[in-house]
Amino acid sequence: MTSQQNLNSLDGAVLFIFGATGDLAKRKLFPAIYSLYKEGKLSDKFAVVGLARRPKTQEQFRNDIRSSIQEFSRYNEDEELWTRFADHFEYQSLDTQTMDGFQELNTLTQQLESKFGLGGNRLFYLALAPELFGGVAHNLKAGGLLDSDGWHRLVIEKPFGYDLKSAEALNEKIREVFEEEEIYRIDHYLGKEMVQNIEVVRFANAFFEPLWNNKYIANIQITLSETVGVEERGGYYDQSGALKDMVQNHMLQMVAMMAMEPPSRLVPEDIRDEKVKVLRSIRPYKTDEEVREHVIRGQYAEGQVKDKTLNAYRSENSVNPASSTETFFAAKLFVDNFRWAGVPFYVRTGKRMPTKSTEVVVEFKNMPDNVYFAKKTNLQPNLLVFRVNPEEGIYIKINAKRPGSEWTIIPVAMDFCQSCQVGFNTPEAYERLLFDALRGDSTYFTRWDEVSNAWKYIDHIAQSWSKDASDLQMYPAATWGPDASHELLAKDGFKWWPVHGQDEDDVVWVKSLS
Ligand SMILES: NC(=O)C1=CN([C@@H]2O[C@H](COP(=O)(O)OP(=O)(O)OC[C@H]3O[C@@H](n4cnc5c(N)ncnc54)[C@H](OP(=O)(O)O)[C@@H]3O)[C@@H](O)[C@H]2O)C=CC1
Ligand SMILES: O=C1O[C@H](COP(=O)(O)O)[C@@H](O)[C@H](O)[C@H]1O
Repeated sequence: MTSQQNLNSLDGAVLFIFGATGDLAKRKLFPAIYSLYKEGKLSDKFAVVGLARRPKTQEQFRNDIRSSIQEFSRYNEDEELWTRFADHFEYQSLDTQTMDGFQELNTLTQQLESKFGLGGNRLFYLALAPELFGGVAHNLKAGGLLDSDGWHRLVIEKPFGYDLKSAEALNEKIREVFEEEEIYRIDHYLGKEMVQNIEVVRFANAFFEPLWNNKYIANIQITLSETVGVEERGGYYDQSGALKDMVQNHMLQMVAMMAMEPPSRLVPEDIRDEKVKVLRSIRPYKTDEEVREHVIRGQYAEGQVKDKTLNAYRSENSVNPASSTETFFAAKLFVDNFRWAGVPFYVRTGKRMPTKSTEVVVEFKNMPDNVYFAKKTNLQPNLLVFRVNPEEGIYIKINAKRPGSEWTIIPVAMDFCQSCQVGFNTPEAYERLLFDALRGDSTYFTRWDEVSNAWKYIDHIAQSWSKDASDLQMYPAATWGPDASHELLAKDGFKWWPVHGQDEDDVVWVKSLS
């Protein structure tokens, strides 16, 4: 049975969470499973097996899950629901590096399948360090876990390798066991409501799609700013940096969603085909000079928020005190195809910025300046803004006459604030993606050719950076990164548009689209 045959139906399955004692399982996966159960999307036909090395009794494991739900779920606790829910969970201590335990796991799985009336569908979620992925895949096969009648799917977390070569090696190892259509590579940004909404807004609106090209669009800007530093993940982050942690995956996926052609059908492979064409068309930087001209890297130094002092990156736990790892990245990139020729895409992401925000801004070209309005007033460009995070919504900035004045033109905003209307309690990205994986919908997971093409773009930058770090620029924590990031746009006559919550623009909030 293929994954696709099961699209949209949940036939019941066993979920295996490898890394069940880890941070991701605690903060995201268990609350996501709970939400799906609470909303009736899972019914009672499921079982979850948590796996990690440390020993735990079933009671301890269930208590841990309960604490995770109490702390991180978007739903309040419900005693009666919890009791039924908890009955679906089992824990087994197992080291993925050895075969010991995998046959025992198979026996436990068969017992659970019989207890819950499940037909052999198995979803293996690897919330583990990537170097363990290949070994798990092989041990699952050797342990007989792939011999059941139903479907088998492997969900893997990022990072998928640390460059193209390592990603290829990892992919080959996994492909020895799983078919490409059985592999679900998570990019949690693709599970976000407003990222999924990009294609709907683009392709379902007559007043956007005809303008969606280099004739009308001046530039596209994607900002993904975080207020946090590296927290407890200094060891991982110091090896990775913003380029590999955020740009290789989330940022390039958002570029692909903005730039892709309309898919011929709304099916996973057609959508992914269009995204991969974009990733393949991103112009590589051919020389070190080109990298320096188009890419800015920064690292946060000590900074101040009100009366609180924020540590410099180099003073964070598990970070090399002489580290040249970038915590800020900004770049100008081009998608070299017919639609986008000449349109710069500016992307930036950073830790320890003043605001947590993800926004995608489409800046339209100015009206011809021989029009008499433009002669009298300084017209602002039209903007279409996708607010991805934390507020969700769409915002359009247009020019209009100031009421009561003769020829004063002011920017006005039409704001559709989705989170104001449906609240912030919309499904989390992990809920959507877990549900999609269970029903065999791979649309919002990354296919191997997307991952490999993304690495090609990243590798050029990483290789150039590895030769010489003298372009790394420090910025005080809680600021918008090095000045060079502003100059990158200023050279082209543009500026970063403020994100929501940054200095309020001179926009008049005249109308809500709701
Ligand atoms: N945390 C996050 O917010 C995010 C995480 N990710 C990715 O998710 C994955 C997991 O991250 P995270 O939860 O933070 O990591 P943690 O370090 O918190 O957890 C790792 C888990 O792996 C288990 N583990 C380690 N070695 C073995 C082994 N040999 N056999 C069995 N289990 C093992 C650990 O349990 P034990 O020690 O008991 O064996 C633990 O449960 C990583 O790939 C990470 O990059 C991606 C995006 C966000
Ligand atoms: O994948 C990652 O994403 C988070 C940011 O995700 P968000 O949903 O909170 O915007 C980032 O903090 C982390 O470093 C990175 O690994």
